[in-house]
Amino acid sequence: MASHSFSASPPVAPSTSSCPSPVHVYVAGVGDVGAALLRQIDARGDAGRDLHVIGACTSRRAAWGAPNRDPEAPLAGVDEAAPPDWPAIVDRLAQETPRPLVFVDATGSPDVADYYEPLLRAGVHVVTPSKLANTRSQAAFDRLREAAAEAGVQYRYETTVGAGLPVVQTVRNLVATGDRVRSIRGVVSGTLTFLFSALRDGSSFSEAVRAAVDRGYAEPDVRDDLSGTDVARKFLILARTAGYAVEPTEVQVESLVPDSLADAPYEAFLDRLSTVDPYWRERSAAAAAESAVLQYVGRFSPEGIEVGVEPVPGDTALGQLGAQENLFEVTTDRYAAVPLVVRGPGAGPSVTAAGVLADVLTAVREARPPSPPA
Ligand SMILES: NC(=O)C1=CN([C@@H]2O[C@H](COP(=O)(O)OP(=O)(O)OC[C@H]3O[C@@H](n4cnc5c(N)ncnc54)[C@H](OP(=O)(O)O)[C@@H]3O)[C@@H](O)[C@H]2O)C=CC1
Ligand SMILES: N[C@@H](CC=O)C(=O)O
Repeated sequence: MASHSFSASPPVAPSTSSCPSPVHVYVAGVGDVGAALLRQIDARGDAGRDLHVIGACTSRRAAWGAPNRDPEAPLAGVDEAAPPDWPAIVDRLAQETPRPLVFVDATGSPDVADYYEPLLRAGVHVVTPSKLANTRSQAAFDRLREAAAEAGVQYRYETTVGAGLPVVQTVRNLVATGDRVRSIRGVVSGTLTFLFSALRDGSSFSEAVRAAVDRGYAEPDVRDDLSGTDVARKFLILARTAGYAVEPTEVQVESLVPDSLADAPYEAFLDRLSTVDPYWRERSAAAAAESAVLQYVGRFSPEGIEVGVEPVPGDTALGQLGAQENLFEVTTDRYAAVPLVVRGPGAGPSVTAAGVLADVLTAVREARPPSPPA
């Protein structure tokens, strides 16, 4: 038998080396995901020299220049630290910054999402984990994709669904190769899977919500997770990526936010959430008595999108999800008898940042020349 020797050297990180000049990257939002992204770019070491972070901001500080290498304080001590002046930032990126340039939006802010189209039209790649720009009207979604195609740049949003899991690209590949998505079923909120799993383990609803926030699984406002909005947005993005035209108003959503707290200020909302602890303890116990577990399940078919809480049998794949796991089952013309399944952790700063970084590298590798005018 031939013998093989294995090298102990670390794997070489894929680089954008086909590209002669360094890739400039602007990171908007240095919260859970943005900070993890900066750490991962830094950790690429020599392989990472092809990525040059030229600026970053939070809602209170904006800075040009390479961020501080201290991962805990990436914006500390850099020049021009001041709240972001978005029109000025976008002008500078659109008109003065050398290409290739990737704008990463890790803010979750609707104001920042408004700038994707002008940035794309100015020849800037846009990579985003934020679902906001993709879940406005169908026409707005189409415009972003057209802007990217016309400018010959990439608009990549893999991490809007399933964080670092390959879900959006899988759906894109199915469509690009002539398959037709017939339906998608899934548990697609890391926060809600974690929440129901914690309830089964004896936590109260309100404690589990705080733990999901502390672990960085939740949206910047956790009510977006609890209201089902985050799951509805993910299904809207998947349906649109699969080629279906769907408006947000067409999605049927069940909310876990008590009506009495819907309009409460954020901290008051978190403080008073314990009022629903008994309700969720009983609902979880009732499911367990039927050998089932609660999951927040979404379903897409050409007839529509519905998302809500369901008791699912505990001995099924959906019933066995725990921690911050997601599971997507995609049924297509080719995957008809048995669906294509993607499963794994679907939330959290490090897996999300890794997906964003992969999108940055792919954006530059796959950039195409602009399409000729019609
Ligand atoms: N966490 C996760 O597991 C996942 C998150 N995502 C998405 O990633 C995005 C970021 O999430 P996450 O990192 O958890 O959120 P955080 O709340 O931890 O961070 C948000 C960051 O954006 C900054 N910010 C907010 N508004 C603005 C603005 N108008 N201009 C500049 N900066 C702004 C905040 O600054 P400040 O602190 O000053 O307010 C903060 O630095 C969201 O869109 C989320 O949906 C996607 C997949 C998974
Ligand atoms: N808040 C989301 C994060 C990813 O989109 C979740 O919990 O799944």
